[in-house]
Amino acid sequence: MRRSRRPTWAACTRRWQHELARSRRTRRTSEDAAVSLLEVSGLNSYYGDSHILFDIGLRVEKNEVVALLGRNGAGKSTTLKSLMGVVTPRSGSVLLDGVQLAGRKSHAIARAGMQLVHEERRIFGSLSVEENLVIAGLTAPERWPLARVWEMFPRLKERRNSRGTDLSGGEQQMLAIGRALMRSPKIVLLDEPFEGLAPVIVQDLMKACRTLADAGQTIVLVEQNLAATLQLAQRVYIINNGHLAHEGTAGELRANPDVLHRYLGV
Ligand SMILES: Nc1ncnc2c1ncn2[C@@H]1O[C@H](COP(=O)(O)OP(=O)(O)OP(=O)(O)O)[C@@H](O)[C@H]1O
Repeated sequence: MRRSRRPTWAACTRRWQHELARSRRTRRTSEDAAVSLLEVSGLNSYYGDSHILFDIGLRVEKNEVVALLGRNGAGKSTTLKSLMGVVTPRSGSVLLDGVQLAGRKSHAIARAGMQLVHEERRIFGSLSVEENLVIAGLTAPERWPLARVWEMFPRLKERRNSRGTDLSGGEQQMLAIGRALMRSPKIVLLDEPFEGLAPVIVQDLMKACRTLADAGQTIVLVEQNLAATLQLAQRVYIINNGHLAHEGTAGELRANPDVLHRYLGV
C-alpha cells in the first residue's frame, strides 16, 4: 500500500515540466507588463545655457497613441527632438524596446525604430510622391511595401506621380507621414501634423491617423488642436515650462476643466 502511494518517476517528471512551463508563462507575462515600448526618465535638455526640459519622464505602450500637450513654448517639440537625437539631452534615459537611445545620433535612433515627422514636413519638392516614398525606405533595416502606404493614404496613391511641390498642405503632411512609415518604425513621433491646415483637411488627415492607430502603429503626437488630439490619443501628458505637469487618460483630461484651464488655457 505505502509503495503504491509514492509518485512514480514519470509523474514527477510530468509535474516538474508542468511547473517549469507555468513559471515560464508567468515570467513572460510579468516581463511584458513591466516593460513599455518607450520608457523615458530624467530627461534634461538645453539650448546653449538655457535649461528647457526638466526631468521629463514618460512611457508609451505598444499600439498606443500618446499626446504631449502644453502651451506655446512649453517644451513639447524639444521633447520630441530630444527623443529623436535632434537635440542631445544632457542627461536622462530613453529606452526603446529596451535599447538605450539617449545620446545617440538621429540616424542611429532612426535605425533603432523611431521616426520623427517634423513640423516643416521635409519632403523632396522636385521628386514625385512615389519617389519620395521609395527614397525614404532605401536605408531602412525593414520597410513597408508601397502598397501598404497606398492603403493607409489612398489620396497619395491618386497623386503618386505628382511632384512634392504640387501637393496641397494636407497631402504634403500625408507624404511626410508616409515617408516615416516606409521605414517600418516601432514608434512615430508626429510634431503638429494639423498645423496650418484647413478644418476639412484636418478631418481627412485625422481619419488617416485613426486608421494608422487602429492598424496598431504606436504614435506620440504633439498638437495644438485639443479636440483632434483628444479624439486620437488614449493617454496624455501635459508639459508646463519644461516640467511634466499632468498625466492621465484622454477621458480624464476631458473631464478635468481645472487642468484644462490651468495648463492649456481652455
Ligand atoms: N533652437 C532653439 N534655440 C533656442 N531656444 C529654443 C530653440 N527652439 C526652441 N527654443 C525655446 O525652447 C522653449 C521650448 O520650445 P518648444 O518649441 O519645445 O516648445 P513647444 O511646446 O513645442 O511650443 P510650440 O507649440 O510653440 O512649438 C521655448 O522657450 C523656445 O523659445
